[in-house]
Amino acid sequence: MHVLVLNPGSSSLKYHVRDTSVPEAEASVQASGQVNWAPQARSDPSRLDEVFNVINAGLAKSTEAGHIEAIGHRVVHGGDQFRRPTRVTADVVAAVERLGALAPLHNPASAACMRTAGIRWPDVPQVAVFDTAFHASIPEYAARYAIPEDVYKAQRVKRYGFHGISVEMACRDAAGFLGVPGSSLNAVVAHVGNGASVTAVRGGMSVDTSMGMTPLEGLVMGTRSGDIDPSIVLLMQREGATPDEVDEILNHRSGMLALAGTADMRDVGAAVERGEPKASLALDIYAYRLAKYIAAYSMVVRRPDALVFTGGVGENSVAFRTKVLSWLLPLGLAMDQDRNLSPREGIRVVSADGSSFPVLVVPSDEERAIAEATASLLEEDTKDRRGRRR
Ligand SMILES: Nc1ncnc2c1ncn2[C@@H]1O[C@H](COP(=O)(O)OP(=O)(O)O)[C@@H](O)[C@H]1O
Ligand SMILES: CC(=O)OP(=O)(O)O
Ligand SMILES: [Mg+2]
Repeated sequence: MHVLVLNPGSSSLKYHVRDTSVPEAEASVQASGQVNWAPQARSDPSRLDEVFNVINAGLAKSTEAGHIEAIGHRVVHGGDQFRRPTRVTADVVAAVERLGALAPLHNPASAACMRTAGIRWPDVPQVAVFDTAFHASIPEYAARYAIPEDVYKAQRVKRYGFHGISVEMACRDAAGFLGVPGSSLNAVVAHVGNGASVTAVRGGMSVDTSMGMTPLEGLVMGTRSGDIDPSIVLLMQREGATPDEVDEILNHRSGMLALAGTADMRDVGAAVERGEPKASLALDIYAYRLAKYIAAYSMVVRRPDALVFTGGVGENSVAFRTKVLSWLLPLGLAMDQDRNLSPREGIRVVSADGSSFPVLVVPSDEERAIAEATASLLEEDTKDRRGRRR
């Protein structure tokens, strides 16, 4: 099936056309591109229409790519309501929009994309695939915050977790690589890109993850603070900051941008090599936070089959992986520097043979996961309809 995948991020909209009948990830890409957008463009219909003109021009370059049979959307927040890929209807668009209160950088854009795509391609079925769905298996003792019941109930304030589309796919790829059945895989998966999170996977299912009610909790990220004492928010408010200003500070002006002066780990790495102490401290803080989570989650999953690095930083930054692993020596994890330095593409082992469990680098491919989930839901629907007619 030819699926147009729309992945609206905080700073860009990525689009792909994937042919799900082609099993090789790279060969399945028939068109791809990225449109950068300012915050106001994300849910403004006329601006979004311009973005879709750019996508259309990209699709027009090839006849295969121009022939779209389905549209798959990455939706960051599905709340408690959406635990599996879901056919897009007017009710689904409205629900995704309502959940925008919990994911203001992502959900309004997804809802707007669904509406615009429905106008552009009225006969093409659309499917929403949720980042939160893979984490629906997290037990209540890991998902709940110790806050009063009325606060919890007002907005279902609990840990949802994100990056599930990427983590689930990385688990499938890692299980295949290791020769372990997917349903028995135990792993700690670090998705480290601009946004970053780490997930404990036991028996192929998510049992804990570092992001919480929103994608702000947990690790230090490009521009997000990750875990902080909530009293810091109160302090900022007492100093006069409005909720929007606090949001701006913690989501957009914190993380590596605040610590190192840049959110791009390539620049941080270069500054560390030049011997800049600020960059070096920033990398230490970034790696140390992740190492603490990995150590804790290694206990949570009990016997990990692997530690998996994925996402732009996890896949590409040798200095980052080295720093993280240096904290994890007591777990018996050992890096092989030649393997770590190797620029080889695809899934690979970067740990030494004597490591207590292997450390893998697995390329993240959210678009492939979304295309496959979209095709399989629609194919199931078609089978069901045929079955009912018989
Ligand atoms: N060669 C590299 N070395 C270090 N970091 C890299 C490299 N290539 C990409 N990155 C980092 O990956 C980040 C983007 O990761 P990605 O997973 O694409 O993020 P997102 O999808 O969250 O925007 C960039 O901000 C950059 O810091
Ligand atoms: C959920 C999230 O943080 O996504 P991204 O890493 O794409 O910003
Ligand atoms: Mg991403």
